Amino acid sequence: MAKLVLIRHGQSEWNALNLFNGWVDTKLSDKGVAQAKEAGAMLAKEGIQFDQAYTSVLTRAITTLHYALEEAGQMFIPEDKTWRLNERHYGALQGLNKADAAAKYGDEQVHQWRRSYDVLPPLLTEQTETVEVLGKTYPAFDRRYADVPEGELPYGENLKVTLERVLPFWTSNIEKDLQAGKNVLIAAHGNSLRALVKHIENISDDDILGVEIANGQPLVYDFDDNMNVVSKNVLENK
Ligand SMILES: O=C(O)[C@@H](CO)OP(=O)(O)O
Repeated sequence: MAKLVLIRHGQSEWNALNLFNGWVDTKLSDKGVAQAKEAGAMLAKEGIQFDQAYTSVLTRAITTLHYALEEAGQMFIPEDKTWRLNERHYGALQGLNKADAAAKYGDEQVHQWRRSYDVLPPLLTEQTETVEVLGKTYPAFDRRYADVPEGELPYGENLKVTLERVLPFWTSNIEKDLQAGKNVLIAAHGNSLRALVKHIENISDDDILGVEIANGQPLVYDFDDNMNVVSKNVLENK
């Protein structure tokens, strides 16, 4: 039996500002740091001993992993970072305010962009190394993506495409670790985790619309030796 814990990063600066974040590399807000530490404290209380950690190549997820592991006293475990666990790329919506977008395009359209399985957001026309939003410069397509195969860097993704690029990493690393009886911790993002949860729980394309993952709230799965989920537990701060 092995455990898989999924944590969405704590609140980011752009979550706090209600901006579409996607692959733009933003940091945790002060609240986000507190949420990441709380997540680690909850894991410590559960007494889970991790063997392996995975995260994306985005600062908000990496920082969340580190705060959580520090709080849980397990900073020593191996960790790997992959672009495959990145947030869904929000295309040309990145940096826009979600309420402004709803006022302009309508609530239903924005809901489809945010939560549907297969509706693509408006796509980027070019992939720049940095982006400027509200007078600040943020890293975007920089050298961290140098080893991504030609043609695989997205201009904008729906959940379906996100799942398609998360799955190879699930199969090559996460599933293998769990099958070997290792306890795995993943710190990632709202939509890359929705994609994983859809796969793990076999959720339909329609039902995934209603699935939300809160910042910093650990989801704990127990798997049997045949990789069936035997329990799922959302940890709460009591
Ligand atoms: O902005 C984003 O990248 C994501 C997660 O923060 O937003 P949403 O919840 O709208 O998919």
